[in-house]
Amino acid sequence: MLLSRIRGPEDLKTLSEEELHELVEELRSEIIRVTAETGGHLASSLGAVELIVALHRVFDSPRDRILFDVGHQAYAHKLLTGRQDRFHTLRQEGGLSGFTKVSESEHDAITVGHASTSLANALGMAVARDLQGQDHKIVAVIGDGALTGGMALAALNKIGEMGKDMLIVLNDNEMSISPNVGALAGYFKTLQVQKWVQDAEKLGKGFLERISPRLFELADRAKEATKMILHQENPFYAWNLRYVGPVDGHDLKGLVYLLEKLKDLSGPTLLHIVTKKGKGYKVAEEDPTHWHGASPFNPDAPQKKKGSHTWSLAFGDAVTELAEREEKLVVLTPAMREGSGLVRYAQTWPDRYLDVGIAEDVAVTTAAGLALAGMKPVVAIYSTFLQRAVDQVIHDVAIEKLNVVFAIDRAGLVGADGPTHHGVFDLAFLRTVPGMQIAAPKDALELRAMLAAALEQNGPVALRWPRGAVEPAPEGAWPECAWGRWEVLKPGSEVYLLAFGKTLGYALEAAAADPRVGVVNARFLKPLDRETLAELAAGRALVTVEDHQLAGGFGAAVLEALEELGLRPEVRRLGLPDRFTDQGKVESLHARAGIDAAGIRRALAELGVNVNVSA
Ligand SMILES: CC(=O)c1sc(CCOP(=O)(O)OP(=O)(O)O)c(C)[n+]1Cc1cnc(C)nc1N
Ligand SMILES: [Mg+2]
Repeated sequence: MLLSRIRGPEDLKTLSEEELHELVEELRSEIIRVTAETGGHLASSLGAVELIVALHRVFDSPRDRILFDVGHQAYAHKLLTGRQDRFHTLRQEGGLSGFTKVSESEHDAITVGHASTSLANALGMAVARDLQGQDHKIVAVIGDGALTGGMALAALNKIGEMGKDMLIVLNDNEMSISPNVGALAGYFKTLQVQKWVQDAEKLGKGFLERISPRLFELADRAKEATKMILHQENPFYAWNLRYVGPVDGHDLKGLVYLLEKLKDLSGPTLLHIVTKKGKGYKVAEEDPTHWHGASPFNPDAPQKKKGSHTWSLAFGDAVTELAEREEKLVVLTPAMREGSGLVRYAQTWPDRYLDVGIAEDVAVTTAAGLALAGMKPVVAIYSTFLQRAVDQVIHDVAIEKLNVVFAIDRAGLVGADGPTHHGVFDLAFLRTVPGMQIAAPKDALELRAMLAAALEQNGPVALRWPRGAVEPAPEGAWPECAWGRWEVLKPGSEVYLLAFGKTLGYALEAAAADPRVGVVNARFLKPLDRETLAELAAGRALVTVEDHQLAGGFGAAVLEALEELGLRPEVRRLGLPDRFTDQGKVESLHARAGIDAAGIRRALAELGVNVNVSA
């Protein structure tokens, strides 16, 4: 195996062209083999193999810095930079991250998972390089989806103005997770039409190159000038970038040739490559959306597994039905149609569905605009990605008390995607916002009740639910919701477990049938049900349980309310400690954090209540 001889990028420099092609095939096989076991971002990584081989052939990582936006397409990069022997631990607890991570390798220039950060990072590194009188190269690889993020476009604007030496590789596969959206995506397609121009150019280049490099240089400049005229509308020129492309992102020889030519040019250059997401694996090429984030599969007979019913689908079913009777309802997503369970809704109500691209800030403020104009917007968004739009929630929605509903998915620990994707900060930043109401349904039925009621509230509402399976609610079921009220599921004589969201299951399991331990579905964090809290606190201890950072979370809200009520029961707060939680199986991460049934029983024991497990 040629790949086993590659201990680092320097080993690529001596390979023949034929060996490089052989290496590409071996990398693809290894990515498929391991992702079949661990799951992961298969299609994206398959599409970037030739690019990554060419980059490590031409540039000198780690001296030269190669940044990968999102970092989910970088499996070949990991395999070429000394991590083959650990690659099988991808996304496992204690294993390699599914994204690039600075602490994992000197070859990983940035720690990522959220999109659109590579260009600003590259700008910072270029400014630092020049201030320190260094001369290494900086390359940022960004996908067409990530380029729909405002951060990326704003960084391009500054990069163009400063004119720093760097190479930006736009990996254009016309896909985000679902097909990419936006005017730029449409424009890129027109650029690709001029394939014949590319082929003619290639012929011309080869001819001139052989006659005189100087002549080639002059011709290249002349061509650039011509393109400036022909492509006046090319936004990259407006951003003062040298634009090269679009070229075939799977033509390894062409990529190496081009990168050699571009690496020493001064100023910022954008190389636009066109790739096939899922390249080299038929099922992934045919359905890159499904194979974007693949669950473990049989590599010899890859099947699209019918997944269990999830919270995302429960929300999708509910909002699709609700739109029938709520004509003003509009659902927005920042590029997460499948992840947020919106495929059925998008197909049923296309005129009241907006995928704004990877632009959470735009999603929230567009929702504000919709609300100001009399519509009922629902922003379907992962907890972790809502972090991108905190100011928009405050400034554009909450100050005017707009009734925008935030349907927050992936709330809590999410598992293999790790710290960049855990949704464990939203309660802390949402509950400080005046007028924001926050609730967590215990099941799909309660989700429906809360969703319908949320659209009738005066002001913004955040509903949050975890990643994972949930029993479906019957079609057409729209139960009432006792808005703002907790639900005592089991009385207790000595202590009450106040569980918020996902942890309710653990609380019921921990309490078992022990009459001393009560269980409350504390489904509303804001407004907190102070009346019920005061009743429960009388003469009993309290244990709060949440799948969120302890700092600023549900338990903190309960402590604050007790203080304001002048009550001082004994309280234990269970939640995530003040550190980032690594990747791993969610159940295992919950156990490590002590928010599972065993952890709750340990807290009860500290309070002198040793639950009889057989009870
Ligand atoms: C991994 C993850 O969470 C991905 S990968 C991805 C598509 C990226 O498309 P791009 O064209 O940049 O790359 P491609 O897959 O090679 O086509 C999205 C939307 N997400 C979710 C997402 C949403 N929002 C933000 C801010 N960051 C991320 N990572
Ligand atoms: Mg893409």
